[in-house]
Amino acid sequence: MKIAIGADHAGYRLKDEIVPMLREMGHEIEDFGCDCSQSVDYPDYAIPVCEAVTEGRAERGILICGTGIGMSIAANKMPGIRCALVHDMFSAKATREHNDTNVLAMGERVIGPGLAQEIVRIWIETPFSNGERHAGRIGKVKALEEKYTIHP
Ligand SMILES: O=C(CO)[C@H](O)[C@H](O)[C@H](O)COP(=O)(O)O
Repeated sequence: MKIAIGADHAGYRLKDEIVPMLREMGHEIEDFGCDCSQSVDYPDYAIPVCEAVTEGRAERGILICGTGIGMSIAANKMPGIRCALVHDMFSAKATREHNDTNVLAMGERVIGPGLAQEIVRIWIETPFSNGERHAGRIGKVKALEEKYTIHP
């Protein structure tokens, strides 16, 4: 699977734990940075990762900041993105099965690398359940997005 990943200064250490694991799993990773503790702004990293997903250059995106909150807010502003902020394994599975999320957000200041790696593994490997009720609800979210998107 092609996966785009990005982090701010509060998330790059966790990103650097996740990228090798994903490569070992056989995934193709595009790493959009950042790569050091110099202060940066999370939207600047959420945008290229989400564009890679919406433009079809990546199937999934992973975003990490201090809490995961800023990244998830920014990602969910982008049409076509369904981003889940996840810090537990149950939600990692449920959000793939029920929400068909295409972007995962996590907070390096919230969880450790062991749990984060398990969350990523589950989130990557769990398919959408394709149930009629879930598809209908996602359809309503898409309609909402369409209604409030300004087309130039
Ligand atoms: O957006 C966030 C908070 O919801 C992210 O966790 C950022 O990484 C965080 O705000 C960065 O904080 P800092 O004090 O600038 O390091």
